[in-house]
Amino acid sequence: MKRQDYISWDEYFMGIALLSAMRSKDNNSQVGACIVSPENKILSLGYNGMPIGCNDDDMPWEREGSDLDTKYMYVCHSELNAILNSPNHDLRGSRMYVTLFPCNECAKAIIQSGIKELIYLSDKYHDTHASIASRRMFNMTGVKYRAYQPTGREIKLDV
Ligand SMILES: Nc1ccn([C@H]2C[C@H](O)[C@@H](COP(=O)(O)O)O2)c(=O)n1
Ligand SMILES: [Zn+2]
Repeated sequence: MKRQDYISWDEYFMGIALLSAMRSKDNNSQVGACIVSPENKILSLGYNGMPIGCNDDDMPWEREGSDLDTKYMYVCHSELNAILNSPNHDLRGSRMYVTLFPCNECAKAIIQSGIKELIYLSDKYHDTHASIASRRMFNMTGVKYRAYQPTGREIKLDV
């Protein structure tokens, strides 16, 4: 008889998104994204970080202050990184696992790249204009979105 307690596709891909998030240097929100084909093959991964060539140690990571001195002007979101990290893949019909619900800018990139389903973990910015605009665009364009249903399973990396 086959093993019964194997992890589901959702656990697998959200787990990989969470692991990707651990690469982030952001001290407040570490976000990871994993794009998957309809055949459950991983097409791309991303996490929030500074653009290639911008030295993490020289960039601001602050949330507040004058615009130019905050991370918001510079950091590339995990969803956009995942999309851009996969220039040779056709993302049409794929789904994205992301550890934080996308902002409006990432929502535009998700829609334009043809991703059809979004599975998210945290929705901590649910009431912000960015999230409201994302939902508005997803609803209009038929991009499905659903919250990840935690299984309570603990997955430990002890290496
Ligand atoms: N869906 C999202 C939303 C945000 N991010 C990034 C951008 C920042 O690095 C961080 C948010 O920082 P906070 O305002 O929570 O201090 O997360 C992303 O990658 N994807
Ligand atoms: Zn974003």
